[in-house]
Amino acid sequence: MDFFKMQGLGNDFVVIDAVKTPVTLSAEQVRHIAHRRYGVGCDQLLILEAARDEESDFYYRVYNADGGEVAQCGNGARCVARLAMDQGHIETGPVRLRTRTGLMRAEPAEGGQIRVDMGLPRFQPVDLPAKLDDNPAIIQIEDRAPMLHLVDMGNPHAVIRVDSVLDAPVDSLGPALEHHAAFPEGVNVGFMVVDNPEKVSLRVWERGVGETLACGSGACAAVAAGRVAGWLESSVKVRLQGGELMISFEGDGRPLWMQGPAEYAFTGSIRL
Ligand SMILES: N[C@@H](CCC[C@H](N)C(=O)O)C(=O)O
Repeated sequence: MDFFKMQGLGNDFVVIDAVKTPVTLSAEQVRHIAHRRYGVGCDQLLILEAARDEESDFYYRVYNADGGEVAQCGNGARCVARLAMDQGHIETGPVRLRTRTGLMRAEPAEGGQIRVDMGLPRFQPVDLPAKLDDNPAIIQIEDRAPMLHLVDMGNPHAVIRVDSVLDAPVDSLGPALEHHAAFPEGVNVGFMVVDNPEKVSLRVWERGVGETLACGSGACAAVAAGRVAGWLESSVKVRLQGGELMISFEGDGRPLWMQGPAEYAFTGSIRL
C-alpha cells in the first residue's frame, strides 16, 4: 500500500490517498503501520476518500496510533487538504472535508500555509460526551483537583490552565483523565499557559496516542475555552512544542479558524 508521510508541527501522519481505490484497514493493521519500530510510525493514520454527499469534496477518516477510529484531526485536515490539491483531485481550495462529526473547509493561506474553518466549538458536557454536570468541572484525581474546561471540536477536549507548561503534569494527569469514567469515549487533555491575551503555550496529551508535539484541535479547544473564560482576544498565537498555530475565534456564532503548516516528510509503500 502506498502512503505519504506528512506532518503539521511535528504531529505526524501516514496519509493514504483512497479517493480512487477504497482502502479498508483493521485496527491491528493501523497499529502496525503506526508503530515507530515495527511500522512506519505516526500519531495518526489518515485516509482521504471520495465524497459521500454533495456538500463535501472528500470524506476524511482519522485513526489514532492505538487503532481506534476517531472523528477529528485538525493538523491532519491541513495535510489531507494539501494532498488533495497536489494529487489533482481538486483545484486550489476550498477543500470541503466531511468527517464523522462535521464538515471542515480548508484553503491555501499566505506563506504556503493552510487555513481551516473548524466549525463551531461546543461546550455542553454531553457534547463530548462527559458525565459531568458543569463546565468548567473539577475532578478529584488522587491529591489533585484540576479544573477542566470542556470543549467539543468534533472530538473531545479537556483544557486545564496551568502556570508552566514545562512543569505541567502531562504524563500523570493526561492518561488519568483520558481513561477516567467521566469520559466514556476518552478525552484529549490540554495544559495551557496564558502568556498574554493573544498568546498561549500548550502541551497536549492525545487520546489514543500520548503526548504529541502539536494537536490542532487541541489548540482550537484551548483558545475556545480561553475565549469563553474571558482570558483571550479573538486572534491567538498558540505555541506548541512543534511550532505555532494561529487560531481565530470571534464567537457570536462565527466559526473558529486554524492556520498553520502542512508538510511532506517522505513517500513510501508498506506490505500489510
Ligand atoms: N492530532 C489531532 C487530533 C487527533 C485525534 C485525537 N487524538 C482524538 O482522539 O480525538 C489534531 O491535530 O487535532
